[in-house]
Amino acid sequence: MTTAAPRTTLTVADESGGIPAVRMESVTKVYRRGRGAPALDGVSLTVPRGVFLAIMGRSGSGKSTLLHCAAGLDAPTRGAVWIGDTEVGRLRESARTRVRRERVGFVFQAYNLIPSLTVEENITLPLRLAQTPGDPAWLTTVVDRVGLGEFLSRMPGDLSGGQQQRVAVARAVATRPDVIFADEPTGALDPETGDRILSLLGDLVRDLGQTVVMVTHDPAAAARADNVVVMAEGRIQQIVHNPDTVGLTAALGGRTR
Ligand SMILES: Nc1ncnc2c1ncn2[C@@H]1O[C@H](COP(=O)(O)OP(=O)(O)OP(=O)(O)O)[C@@H](O)[C@H]1O
Repeated sequence: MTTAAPRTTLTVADESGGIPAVRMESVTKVYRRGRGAPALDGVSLTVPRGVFLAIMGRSGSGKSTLLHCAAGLDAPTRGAVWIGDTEVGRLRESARTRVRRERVGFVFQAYNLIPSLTVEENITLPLRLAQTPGDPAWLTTVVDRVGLGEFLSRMPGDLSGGQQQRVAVARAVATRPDVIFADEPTGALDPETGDRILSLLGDLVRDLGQTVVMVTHDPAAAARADNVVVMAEGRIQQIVHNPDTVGLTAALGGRTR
């Protein structure tokens, strides 16, 4: 495990030399002008394609705000965000919605599946919203990889939590997005089931070239990532490469929440 000196900029080496999956440039977010410190304070972050990045930090350190700004769910007060080659802040709301639908995947702690749709309909929902048939070969690969082949006609309510989260992961990658944002994806699962979800996210990155940015409080979950950004008071406090659980717990001063 190696750590870099405190700074607000993370640029993970991009061996492909291509356009990063996500780029944030000096992003500041102030929720209530003139009252209190900014939730994000001049954060610059470049996430190349094919990287599994975790974001940790105590409660209130700015993790969710970073995720929301990076995903185009929330607009920064200052600074710029690119998803692939598109600067999202320059888009009108309708175009920004389209970028989110087609080029960003989301996985949440609470799965957020639609109970009245089958597993297959849930997985392909982003394609229907984007009014595109998608790539059938890619969908077959994804369904196979998450191990859901036999569940496609089932309803989410008939599945275990781990199975539902696998559906959510498949839905997040259905459009072959530039980046998948995962917010505490194992928070509602027992450790063993959570571990399988983390393995799945790792496989998507290593075998299928996807990019994952995951917020977590769990050092063991973050240790599955290639790099960990540790947030404190709206800034990147530390960057940990090749993380391990013990080192991450120490980096957080023994407090992970
Ligand atoms: N919608 C909002 N309106 C006002 N302040 C907000 C809002 N969302 C977050 N904040 C504030 O911004 C700061 C960062 O919050 P954020 O939710 O990004 O932290 P976090 O690290 O994700 O916390 P947690 O681990 O508890 O989810 C906090 O001080 C929080 O109170």
